[in-house]
Amino acid sequence: MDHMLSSIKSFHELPDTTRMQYYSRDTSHGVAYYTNFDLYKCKEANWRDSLKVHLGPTPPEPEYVPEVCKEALAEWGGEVVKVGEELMGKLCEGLGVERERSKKMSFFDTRYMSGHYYPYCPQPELTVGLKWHTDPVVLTVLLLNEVVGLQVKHGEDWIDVEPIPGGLIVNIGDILQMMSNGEYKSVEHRVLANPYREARVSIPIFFTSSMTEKPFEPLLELVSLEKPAVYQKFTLSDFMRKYYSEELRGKSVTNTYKVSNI
Ligand SMILES: O=C(O)CCC(=O)C(=O)O
Ligand SMILES: [Fe+2]
Repeated sequence: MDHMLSSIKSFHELPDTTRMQYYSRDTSHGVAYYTNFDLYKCKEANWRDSLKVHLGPTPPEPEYVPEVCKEALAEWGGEVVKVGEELMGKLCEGLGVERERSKKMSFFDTRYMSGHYYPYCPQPELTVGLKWHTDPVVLTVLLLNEVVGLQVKHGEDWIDVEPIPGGLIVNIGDILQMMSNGEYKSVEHRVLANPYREARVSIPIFFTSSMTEKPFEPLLELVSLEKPAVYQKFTLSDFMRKYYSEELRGKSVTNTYKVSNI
């Protein structure tokens, strides 16, 4: 874990010219160094840079992965698959759904990493590290360094998430909220602009489906006369198109699939 955090930090502290070789506004495949995806639509820019690497099902071409984090990423990427599968199994169990269901339906077969770097912000009250959002995926496994900044929404309040050394944060994403017919709720969260001299590093690994055109709907085991489907059929490509065409905010995209909106 420490190796992964320090290697992502090292990437972001490389000279600008080296990092900029990876810069791309298209983060849909391979390796991309980027900042706000919604830069041209949002009111405030995130005080953050990020390195995105698509890890699977097709691994990235090794020559495109920055040398400083190649080894750590190969190691962590492998470990995190085991963590994700174990978690997904438990979450299925929690729903009373067969453990293998996520595999059979391929809604959990792809993953990508964002290696975020939140540098010191001299006027943190004027912007944010990362805006209020939910993750547009099934599940996120998040590794954090010791610098605080992540907050989750609880009712009307924002609660600080204290990093625990050796611990991981797990977020339920929007896709799991819809597949579970609303039994699991995706978590609304944000990151404050970093007021500390020490850079904040966070490394989410996002698990989702590679089946972008397959129609998904709440698992049939979870739909009954007493609890009809809360969400309509959706495809991941439609969901992602909506998600990325809006300014990042709360649960606005999930709500568009609610049956009551038909
Ligand atoms: O930096 C963090 O702690 C959270 C990052 C995050 O929420 C995201 O990348 O979706
Ligand atoms: Fe997030």
